Amino acid sequence: QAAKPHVVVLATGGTIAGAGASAANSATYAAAKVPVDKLLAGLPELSSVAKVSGEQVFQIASESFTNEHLLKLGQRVSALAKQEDVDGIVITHGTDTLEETAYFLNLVVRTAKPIVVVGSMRPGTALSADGALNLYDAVSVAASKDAGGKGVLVTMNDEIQSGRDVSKTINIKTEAFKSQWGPLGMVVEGRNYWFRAPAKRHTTGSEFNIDDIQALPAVDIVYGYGNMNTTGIEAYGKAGVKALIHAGTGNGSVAAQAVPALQALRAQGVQVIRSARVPDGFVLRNAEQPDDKYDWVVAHDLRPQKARILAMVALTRTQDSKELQRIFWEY
Ligand SMILES: NC(=O)CC[C@H](N)C(=O)O
Repeated sequence: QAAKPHVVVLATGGTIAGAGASAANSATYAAAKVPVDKLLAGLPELSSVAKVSGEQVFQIASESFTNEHLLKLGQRVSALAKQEDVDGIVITHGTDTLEETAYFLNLVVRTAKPIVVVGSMRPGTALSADGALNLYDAVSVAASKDAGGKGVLVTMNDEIQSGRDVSKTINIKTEAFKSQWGPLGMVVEGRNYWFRAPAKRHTTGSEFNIDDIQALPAVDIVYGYGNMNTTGIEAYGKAGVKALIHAGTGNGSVAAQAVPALQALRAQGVQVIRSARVPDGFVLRNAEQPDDKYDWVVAHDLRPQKARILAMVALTRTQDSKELQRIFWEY
C-alpha cells in the first residue's frame, strides 16, 4: 500500500480551537483554547486520509490578526510548501478574518500544493460542533492531488470554496461561508467532488511572492453611509495611509461631501480604491464616479476587507494607479 500523503496542520486559534462551559454553549465560549495536538488527537479518523502533523503557529482569535501575523504565517506556509516531504497544508483559523488570510495566501504563496484554510462556527465542546468534520474535510482536500493548482481553498460546511471568493456571511449558523460565484466543489465522507476552477490569478500564476515581502504598507477602510462625513478620510490621510479603501454604498457610490476629501488624498499620492459595502455584485469603473478623471481604482468584485489585502500586496510592487487597476482586474 502506498504511503499516505503528509499534511501539516498549522493552527492559529479561533473557534475551531474554542471551548465553552457547557454543551449548550454554541455562541458563548472562549476561542483559541485547545492546542493543535489535542485537536488532532481528538480526530483519529484523519489517519485514514493522510499522515498528519501539527504545528501551533499562534493561538488567537482571528479579529486580532495583524499584518505581522499574515507575514509570519505566509512565510511558514511557503517554507513548508517547498519541503519535499510535505504534500499539503491545512491552516486552522478563526472565522472572522479567515477570508482575508485565505486571500492573502492565495496571492503570495508560490506553490501548486493544496493549501486549505478551515474554521468552525461552534466550539468543539458544543452540541453539533462543526469543527471536527470541517477539519477532516480540510485534511482530505489537502491530501488530494486534485486540489493542487486551484489556489488557496476553504472547506466549511461540506463545501470547497475558493479562498479568493468566499466570505463569512452570517455570524451564527454553520452555513456561514459563501461566495456569489458558488463553491468549487464538495467533500462527502472524505472524498472530494469538483465542479469548477478559479478564473483569477493565484499562487503559481501570481506575480507576488511572500519570499520577497518583508513588510506590508498601511491600507485602511472607510465605510459609506447616510450623512457621511470626512473625519475618517482626513484622519487616515494624516496618519500616512498608502491606500484607502472606500466601502461605498450601492455600486461603490461616494457621498458628494466625501469626494473632495478623497481627491485631496489622491493628490497627496494616496491610492483611492472604490469598493462597495453591498455583499455581492461588483463595482464598475467610471460608473457612479469618474474614476479615470480622479485617478481612482475600482475593487472589481472584492469586498472591502479583501480589497485591503490585495492593495497591500500590490503596493509592495507598484505605486502606479494603472498597474494597481490591472492587478484588481486580474486577481
Ligand atoms: N467562529 C469563529 O471562529 C469566531 C471566533 C473568533 N471571533 C475568531 O474569529 O477567531
